[in-house]
Amino acid sequence: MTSLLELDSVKVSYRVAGKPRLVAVDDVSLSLGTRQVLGLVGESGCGKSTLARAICGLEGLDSGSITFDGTPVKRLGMRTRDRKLLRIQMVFQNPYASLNPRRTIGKQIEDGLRVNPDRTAWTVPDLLAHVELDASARSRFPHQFSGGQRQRIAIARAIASGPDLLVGDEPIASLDASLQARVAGLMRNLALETGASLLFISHDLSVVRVIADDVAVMSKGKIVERGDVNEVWSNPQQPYTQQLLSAIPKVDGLGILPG
Ligand SMILES: Nc1ncnc2c1ncn2[C@@H]1O[C@H](COP(=O)(O)OP(=O)(O)OP(=O)(O)O)[C@@H](O)[C@H]1O
Repeated sequence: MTSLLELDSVKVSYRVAGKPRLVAVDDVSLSLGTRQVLGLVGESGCGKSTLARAICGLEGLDSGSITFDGTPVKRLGMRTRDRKLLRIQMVFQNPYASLNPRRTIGKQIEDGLRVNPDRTAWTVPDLLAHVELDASARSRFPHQFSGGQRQRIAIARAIASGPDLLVGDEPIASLDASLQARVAGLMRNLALETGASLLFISHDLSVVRVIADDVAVMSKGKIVERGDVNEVWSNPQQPYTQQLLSAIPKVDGLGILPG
């Protein structure tokens, strides 16, 4: 499989006043193929968001390298407009972080379509239909939608620009349990349908199991296990993964039983 994203010994740390630097991502090596869905799981604070931000050029690296489609990912400065990075789109936990509250949904999706290298690819109504919204949504503003609808709009906005990699940083964490699997599945389907790969970050292995091909388990800044999601689910090798699995309720919001 051709590798779209390659992380080699990536380290990211933060300055904390009066203390040694906090190492959030510690020597992470990871690869993601084209049209592959990789789930990244781990408990709160283990470094998932930092890693996602580094992949998108929003955090500088202390050491190591990140290569996207053969080109090193550089940190985005305030004025940098690296068109290559438009090929990586991020969907955040809070959809307001990816949507402009003052622009209509239609205008925001058009902004994305304008930079899509394949201009014939989509129309606004097409994209809205793909995220199960009526075409009339285009003339409305983000605050006029529910949380789940807003997150679907954020996904449509991200897909509009034709990314090769979609990164979801806990994109379903703020949604009702009943909506989580649906929105996660929609993200997988749209990414694959448009030829993109998906890095789906969640603290919930039971959701990741439903939509990912592979899973990487992160603990204290390091990837402790990586493999086919069903294999990791049924036969976890590392004590930390076993612990994550045993913490999943017998019947969770998705009605899934481990094992
Ligand atoms: N800007 C920052 N300055 C200092 N420390 C930070 C900063 N951002 C994150 N951290 C710290 O880095 C570590 C990793 O945080 P990160 O947000 O990457 O974890 P996470 O796994 O995404 O957590 P969550 O699931 O709660 O979002 C944490 O200890 C966090 O407190």
